[in-house]
Amino acid sequence: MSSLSPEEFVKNNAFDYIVVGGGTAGLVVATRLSEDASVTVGVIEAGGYHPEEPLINVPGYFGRSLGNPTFDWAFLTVPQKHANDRAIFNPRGKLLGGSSALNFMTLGRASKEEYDALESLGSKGWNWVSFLKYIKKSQTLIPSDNEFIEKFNTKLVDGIHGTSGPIKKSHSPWQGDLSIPFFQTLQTFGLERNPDAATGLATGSYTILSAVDPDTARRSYSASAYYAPNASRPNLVVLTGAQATKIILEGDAEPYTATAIEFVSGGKKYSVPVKKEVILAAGAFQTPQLLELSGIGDPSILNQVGIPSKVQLPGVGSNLQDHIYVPTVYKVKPEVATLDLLNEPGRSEAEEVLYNSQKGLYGSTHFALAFLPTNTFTPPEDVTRLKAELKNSTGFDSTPGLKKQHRFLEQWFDDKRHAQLEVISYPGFFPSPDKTPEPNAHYHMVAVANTHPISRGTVHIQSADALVKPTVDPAYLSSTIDLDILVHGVKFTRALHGRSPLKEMTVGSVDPAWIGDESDDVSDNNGEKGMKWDDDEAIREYVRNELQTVCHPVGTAAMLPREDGGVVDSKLKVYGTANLRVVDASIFPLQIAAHPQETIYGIAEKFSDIIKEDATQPGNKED
Ligand SMILES: Cc1cc2nc3c(=O)[nH]c(=O)nc-3n(C[C@H](O)[C@H](O)[C@H](O)COP(=O)(O)OP(=O)(O)OC[C@H]3O[C@@H](n4cnc5c(N)ncnc54)[C@H](O)[C@@H]3O)c2cc1C
Repeated sequence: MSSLSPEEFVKNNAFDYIVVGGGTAGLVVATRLSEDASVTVGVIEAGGYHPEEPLINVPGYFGRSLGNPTFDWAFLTVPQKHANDRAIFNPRGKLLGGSSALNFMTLGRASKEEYDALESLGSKGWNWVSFLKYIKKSQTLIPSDNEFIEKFNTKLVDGIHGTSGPIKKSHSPWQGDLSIPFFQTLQTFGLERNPDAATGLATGSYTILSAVDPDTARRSYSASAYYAPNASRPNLVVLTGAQATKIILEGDAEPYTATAIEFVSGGKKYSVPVKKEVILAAGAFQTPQLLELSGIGDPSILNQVGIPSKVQLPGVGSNLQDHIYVPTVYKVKPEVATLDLLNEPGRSEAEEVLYNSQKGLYGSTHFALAFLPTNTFTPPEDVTRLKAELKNSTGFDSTPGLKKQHRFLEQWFDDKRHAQLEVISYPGFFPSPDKTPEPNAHYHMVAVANTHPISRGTVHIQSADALVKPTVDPAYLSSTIDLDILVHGVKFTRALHGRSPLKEMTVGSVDPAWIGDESDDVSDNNGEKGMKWDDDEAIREYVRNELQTVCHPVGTAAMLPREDGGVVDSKLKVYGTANLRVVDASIFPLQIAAHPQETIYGIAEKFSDIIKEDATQPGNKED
């Protein structure tokens, strides 16, 4: 059965498991648990189900659903003190599939050491080897043909990609003219090509793999890959358009038992009982919100809105880490093939037709990526200065867990195996509400993003009313180290366009509009209004004014020992409860230098096995 009315959902007797949030991780777990026909699984999802929606399915339409209330929660942060008080837009998927339906489809892995760090931080069994096993389980690689592999130097390593999992993984067939010169120019800065960044060494430049099924040229995501093929299972029951408001916890002391979920649908309140476990998968903003609404969190936060505290866990909603990017734009010669081609009369319509036979620009996502260690984009004296600042940075001594994270951040900061900057090459004028491309001009948008943010923020309830969004304060740039890394990144984009072969394709800089000295090869502003390449304060201001989120929030219900500020243990069970677990981006204690969805699929697959195994333990058998 696919979807049904709330009345039918609650009449279903009690489910064995209820998953709150049918998003990226939630649907993996619901699908895996319902493989056992003897257990019943209910899913409560606030958004709708849109299996045939082109805005979701067509890879080349990525970004078009953002801000649309049918698909997007559209969070806004509180004004960011260190970003000139700007409130930053933070999209989050509000539909079956969650953010995997809205995202830009990049699949990627972090370095081996970043996964092993989880085990060192206290979570036994969470390491590179287990991630490799479970990420593989989640995906099927559809290899490119030899011509593509040779042209883009992208021969993948056998044995490390999945061959029979639900999510389809492929290279985008259309790459434009900029990606190879981008890679070649990066090599002049000492950054090598990494033909396969999934081996545990994730630095270098590479042609991305996307969550796209090349046979259908459609997005492959949790709703299409996990749920849809199994939607007819009678023991998997999904309720859409229903927002969970509270988990009912019974007992007088820890461990409390989750016995039911309250939710709202169509303006009416409902309650549905659960027999075995409640699994929270509402994402990095709303999982902590639901925990707090249910009496789990920092008592001082709960008291402010009159919620009685049950389990004291100050880590709930803290430790928020996000990747941020700063866009830069360069004009390139009009003969360079970029997505600006779509502005030509009739081209977009022609591409729509091509797409119907799974071809052309709309069947592709369009990024080439590079992950840079500090030595490739920061002068040595600044690496030393920033590392010293990192050593003395405050806030990391506030909990033992943060102290332990700090050790890794320090260790990785000047390690050539670890990236501190991501450089994203987008062939074209990246859509933006307040900027317009010149007619017939072609562009190269290069975004620079930090990979290991030092800033830590929070997400907390501001009301006992579950329908009021939580307050999101990522405290972007509260660490000046994050700011300085991005300043070096912005400068790096200028240097990049001043070296061959990109130099020969570049006409000039647009954003920022550089003015420079006689060695400035990329300025088209000769002495006019613009930014001097060595005016660090002006570049800092540019970063504060332009930064956006890469949409990768993690860490707000961290898997760490309780005494270290953790919220869940290594079986993802919420401390102080008997049967409440969390599986989503919020459990990741330390941000990874990668786009997270591949890792989140791995977490959800591993967690499904943990739950299945726990269910076979004596005392947990079927009643
Ligand atoms: C615009 C955008 C672009 C991105 N690009 C990439 C990319 O290219 N590559 C990459 O790896 N990652 C990308 N990401 C990040 C990645 O998609 C997310 O990190 C990941 O999908 C999060 O998965 P999750 O399971 O934690 O949460 P989600 O997938 O967001 O799932 C949470 C679900 O819970 C539901 N929910 C929330 N509250 C409630 C409630 N109270 N009751 C019922 N349901 C509720 C939501 O509606 C949602 O369906 C991007 C994200 C965005 C938003």
